[in-house]
Amino acid sequence: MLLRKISNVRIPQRNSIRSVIRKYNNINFEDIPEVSPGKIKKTFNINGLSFEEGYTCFISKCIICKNVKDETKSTPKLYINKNTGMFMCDSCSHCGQWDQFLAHLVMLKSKKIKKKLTFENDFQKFEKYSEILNEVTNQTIVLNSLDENELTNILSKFRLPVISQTAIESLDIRINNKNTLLYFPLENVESRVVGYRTVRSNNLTETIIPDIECGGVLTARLSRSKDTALLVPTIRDFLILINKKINASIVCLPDGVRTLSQYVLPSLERFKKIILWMGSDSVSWDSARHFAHKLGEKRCSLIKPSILLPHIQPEEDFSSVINTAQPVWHKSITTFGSLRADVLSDLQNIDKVQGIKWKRYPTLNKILKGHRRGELTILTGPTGSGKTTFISDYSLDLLMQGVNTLWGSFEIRNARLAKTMLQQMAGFSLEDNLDKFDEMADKFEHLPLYFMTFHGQQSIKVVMEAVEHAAYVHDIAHVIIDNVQFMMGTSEDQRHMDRFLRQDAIVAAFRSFATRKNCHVTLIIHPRKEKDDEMLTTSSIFGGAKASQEADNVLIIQDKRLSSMNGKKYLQTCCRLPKTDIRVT
Ligand SMILES: Nc1ncnc2c1ncn2[C@@H]1O[C@H](COP(=O)(O)OP(=O)(O)OP(=O)(O)O)[C@@H](O)[C@H]1O
Repeated sequence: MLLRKISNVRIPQRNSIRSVIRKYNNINFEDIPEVSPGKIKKTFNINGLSFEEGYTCFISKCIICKNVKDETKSTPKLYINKNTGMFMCDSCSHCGQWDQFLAHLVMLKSKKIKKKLTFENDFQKFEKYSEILNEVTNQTIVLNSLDENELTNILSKFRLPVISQTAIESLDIRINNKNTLLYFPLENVESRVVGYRTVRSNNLTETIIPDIECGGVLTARLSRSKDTALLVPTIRDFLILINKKINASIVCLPDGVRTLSQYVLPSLERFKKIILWMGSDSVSWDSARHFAHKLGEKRCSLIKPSILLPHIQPEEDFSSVINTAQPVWHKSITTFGSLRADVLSDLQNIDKVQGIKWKRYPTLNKILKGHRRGELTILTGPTGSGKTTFISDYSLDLLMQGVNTLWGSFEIRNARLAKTMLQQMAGFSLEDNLDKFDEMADKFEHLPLYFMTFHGQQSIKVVMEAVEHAAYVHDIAHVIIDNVQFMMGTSEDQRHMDRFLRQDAIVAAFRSFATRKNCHVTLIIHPRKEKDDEMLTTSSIFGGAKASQEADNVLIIQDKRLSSMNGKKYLQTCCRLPKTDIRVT
């Protein structure tokens, strides 16, 4: 089973890319105005290679295509993500990490390479999906080869809005021979098909082929030239809008509100203004704001959640709806105007703004109301009391509702944790039903679940780098660290520092991350040794009072079975909400 891992590759932070560019150009970045719509983009130079700063990427001429035989006609562009340093060229389909790219640049300059650069060997080609795409192309019929009636029947079978023939032509939609799956092409910056968004006839579910790293978007060629893009999450919304006279390029994201892969960002680099219309529930509203942050807030506007998506409320006058879009970025964000949509959304979605409800822990919903982005939860309990087992089930419950999750399991191996979660998802003994393993494993594999590959002691700095990277690249909404003790460090210089003060510093670091990235963080912390007959309290966890204020929710597994006859094991919440004891299932 494929475990999506966040390899602990060194993630060059944006400043390291900027510091390299500054070094080669001795310019002060502060002089470069952030790229704002319509402004000429600043260009600078490294080793003779000129870069311009885009909204989400640094853009340069591709040094790899230059070395690849079949040079394309247009000057192929290399896009370097400003946050992760990942680079990609849509022309020669190479991609890789910033360190590799920089190493080649330096070698280019030093002329050490006598023979042609060996990019093909060093950089992976993200065309590894070409066989999947060829398979789709071979097994499907192009819709615009059918006559009007056949076309109308097919679209009605998929309960999709009827669209004009010209729109069909510009979309190159395909259908499989069994007439059960529609394929909408996802194109990259070079307008090459790099994937498909599919709609299934029986349940209208939409998925992407080959997978969430697909770097393409669905746009109608007939509106491609516009400077403004209107991003929508589903095919149905897209088809309704492309039929309307809207002064924007309609773009359907490859993976809806779930995630916005960094490979997609270059395809949206050309738009000076981006309007996001993601939907009305709190998950969609959170995603809209998260995506706007990723796309560059200065060019993004949001349509407020009170306006229902076109496929829910089709008869809207869309042009006036689009004019109501609120810019995300405000010079003085304290003005109520920029907060108005949030407040209204909270009032309208009061049940959702309380967060995502657990399906397996109804009592927890009563007390915590739900699981909310941007909060910090601490879980503690005696050794062997079931902290990992409980949080594994607690996080699985949220995962199955689409909460992108990153696990940092420093104590037990990822495979053992995955086995526990798979078992909890199955709900029956997999050992005794091995014939059902593949079915459950395939279902589990589609969950938005990522694992850090750290084990044993790790410095908080290295862990934080990986967490920040994952939050950006995989739009993580929930990070779990099991457990904090593994970041307490063993080096001499830390040993003298009081253990609890070190721990408080780690809690403070994750507190700041949770707020900045609007991501929920759950930290498992081992408590101070207490006498068996004593209850654990918040002072069993935190060194100072300040740290105990950092947490929004504190959960304690109290296990009194050993210290008293009718002792029980239960979960106690002692946080901003009143103290309450609930039974651990
Ligand atoms: N609710 C439960 N019902 C039955 N067994 C459980 C339950 N919770 C945990 N266990 C078992 O108890 C053992 C310890 O569980 P777990 O590792 O989750 O505890 P822990 O508190 O995380 O331990 P540690 O403090 O060492 O990290 C495991 O073998 C697990 O399968």
